[in-house]
Amino acid sequence: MTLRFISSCKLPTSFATFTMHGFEDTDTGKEHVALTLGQVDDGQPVLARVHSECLTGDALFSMRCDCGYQLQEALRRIAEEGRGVLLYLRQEGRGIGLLNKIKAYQLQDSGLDTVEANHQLGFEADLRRYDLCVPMLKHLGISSLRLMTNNPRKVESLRLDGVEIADRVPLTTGLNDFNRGYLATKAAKLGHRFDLHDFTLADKANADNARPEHPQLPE
Ligand SMILES: Nc1nc2c(ncn2[C@@H]2O[C@H](COP(=O)(O)OP(=O)(O)OP(=O)(O)O)[C@@H](O)[C@H]2O)c(=O)[nH]1
Ligand SMILES: [Zn+2]
Repeated sequence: MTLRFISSCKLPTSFATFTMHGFEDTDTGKEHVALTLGQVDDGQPVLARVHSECLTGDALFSMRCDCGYQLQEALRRIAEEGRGVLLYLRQEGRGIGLLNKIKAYQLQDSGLDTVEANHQLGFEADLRRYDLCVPMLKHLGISSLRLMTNNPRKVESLRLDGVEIADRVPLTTGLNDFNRGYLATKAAKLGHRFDLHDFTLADKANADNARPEHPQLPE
């Protein structure tokens, strides 16, 4: 994997005006971005989110998962602290890609859980890798993270890649009627560390409005 820094710009958002840094993985052609806020290269641990692309949750308001809620909450916390980093990695669908994720969702519509659906399609449960964070962080001058995640395997994987994780900060937000089963499967089968009771709820009005259109989704 060879990661090449391309350019930086300002990115005003409703949370804060971040600096966006663009990178290209020259092996795969994938384009990855980092958002930074404040001074992150001072050697002190940086509040961080390593977020894997979820087009449906991050951009299309899907309630099937917690990704969009986590993305917003992470940016909100970074803005509140005035300092932090988001690494946005283009490994959609835990690495199987968007179209395969749609196939996996179809299998989940007919009763399989998120792990079984991946297996049925011939994929492992999680194909993601985090080694590309190393050159991104190095470029940004970040040496240690306070990582917002519920996924201990993400922490271990980054540590094995040589990233210092000073702390793991839970990020339990966005529980709703459509992602309850998915979140339970993540805890049971993918090792995510949380209790559903820890979660803040997604917008209840939206959940109620959306419900009649998707009666088959898990309770
Ligand atoms: N294959 C597959 N991918 C999914 C599904 N639902 C969400 N994803 C992808 O899962 C990735 C997010 O992973 P999660 O397991 O939700 O979270 P995580 O990053 O491991 O852990 P956190 O840091 O706690 O959020 C994104 O790439 C999503 O596109 C699904 O049902 N099937
Ligand atoms: Zn998602």
